[in-house]
Amino acid sequence: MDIIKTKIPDLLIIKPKVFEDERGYFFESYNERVFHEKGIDLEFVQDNESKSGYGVIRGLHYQLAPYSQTKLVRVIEGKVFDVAVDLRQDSPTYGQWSGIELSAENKIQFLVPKGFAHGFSVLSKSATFIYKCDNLYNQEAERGIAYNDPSLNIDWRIQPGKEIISPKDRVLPNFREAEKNFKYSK
Ligand SMILES: Cc1cn([C@H]2C[C@H](O)[C@@H](COP(=O)(O)OP(=O)(O)O[C@H]3O[C@H](C)C(=O)[C@H](O)[C@H]3O)O2)c(=O)[nH]c1=O
Repeated sequence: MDIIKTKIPDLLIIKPKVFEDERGYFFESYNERVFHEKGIDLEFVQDNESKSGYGVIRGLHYQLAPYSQTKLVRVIEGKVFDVAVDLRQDSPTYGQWSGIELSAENKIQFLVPKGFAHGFSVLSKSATFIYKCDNLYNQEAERGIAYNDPSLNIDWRIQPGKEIISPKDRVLPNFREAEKNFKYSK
């Protein structure tokens, strides 16, 4: 497993070791000991899965402390553009975002720590997105930031007019309006 740092501290790209043979492929999508050996100690308590069609943008979402979640995300069908926004007010990259293409083909994972807003756009005809969380879902603690916040200026790589956004996500506040929420448990 290779870990690649991004410009944002603690936001990591993980490339698993894939074993291919005439039958197909095998890889460990998560191994507690291997993560520990790389200095990453997490206790995942919930796995999620969502499937979406082309143009869907889910996010940007986060949960308030003490319910904030670290997410280990990946794609098992199709391709997405995955984005994490740094909400950690003591971070040198506060307010910055980083994005990466995750696909069933590249098998890349994104480790999105507590203190980040997270979202993704679906670039393929459909995409199945799965992820591990180290804190349980807490609806009352759910918050979000507008996917199209001009201060973030995220290019979701979707043909203009083809974006599919949930009613809940359509009314999310911009980063500056949401700022008062940004407390996270380390
Ligand atoms: C997240 C979640 C949702 N739900 C229920 C609540 C709704 O009735 C339904 C759909 O939820 P929602 O529209 O919030 O799903 P997404 O838009 O995919 O939300 C996710 O979007 C971005 C990408 C994230 O990073 C978060 O994990 C999560 O917020 O599932 C649950 O029962 N448990 C859960 O953990």
